[in-house]
Amino acid sequence: MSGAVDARIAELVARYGLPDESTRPLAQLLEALDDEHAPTTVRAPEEAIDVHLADSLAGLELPAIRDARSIADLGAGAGFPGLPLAVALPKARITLVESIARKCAFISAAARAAAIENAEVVAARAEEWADGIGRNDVVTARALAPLGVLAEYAAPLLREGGLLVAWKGRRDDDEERVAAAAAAELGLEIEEIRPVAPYAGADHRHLHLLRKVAPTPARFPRRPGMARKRPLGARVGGSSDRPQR
Ligand SMILES: C[S@@+](CC[C@H](N)C(=O)[O-])C[C@H]1O[C@@H](n2cnc3c(N)ncnc32)[C@H](O)[C@@H]1O
Repeated sequence: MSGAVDARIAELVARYGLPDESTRPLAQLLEALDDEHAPTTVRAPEEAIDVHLADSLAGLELPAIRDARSIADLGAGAGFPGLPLAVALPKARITLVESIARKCAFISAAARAAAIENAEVVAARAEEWADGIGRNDVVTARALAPLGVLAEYAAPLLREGGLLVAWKGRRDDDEERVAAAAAAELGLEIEEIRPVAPYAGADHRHLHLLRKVAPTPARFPRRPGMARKRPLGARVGGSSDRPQR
């Protein structure tokens, strides 16, 4: 790991007031990503430190994430934002839900390499994870789906009072309008759309916070794939949820 990357990890540890012991597992996550088989296009530590680690740790700006005891990260891919949050929040249990088995194997191996003990991987679609229903304080998702679809994945999995936190890019009126309509059907309410600046150049990053304010109707989750095929809230707007670079 280069000195610049080490310095950047130290900056993040200081910025979020993490214990010194979190430095090593964060570096080990970057080492795990620096492999041609890692299921992400951003592998070089000099880039991944921002695009994956800093962006994931932006969630720590939210008291609801800092205080959560159970977090489900849907569509975790190579493990983001779930694995860095597991390092930062040792008292929380993080479940990374990912539908592709090869990616689940990568997440498990990366968690082992970084000696992360409070994360588990569920190889399933979010809509099929029956054990997670009503059990999570927070659901996170980055680069998974339009906001309305995320709301439908997350609502059944949240406890009442729980929070969906969606990492999104530039704001999109259509997407937000559809999401608001979907949320109303699901027992969710849009609480806040918070601009964040996890690293220089991440100019349009927003965290969308949707609170579960009422029980989700029993007809959810719908069959796998339906949330995308027949989205709630009528028209689906554009999605600007890609990790920023
Ligand atoms: C673009 S990747 C984003 C990965 C990661 N969250 C990130 O930001 O780096 C989206 C991931 O979601 C997974 N996925 C798609 N639909 C899913 C679903 N319904 N349930 C669980 N995982 C899903 C895909 O296999 C893929 O790994």
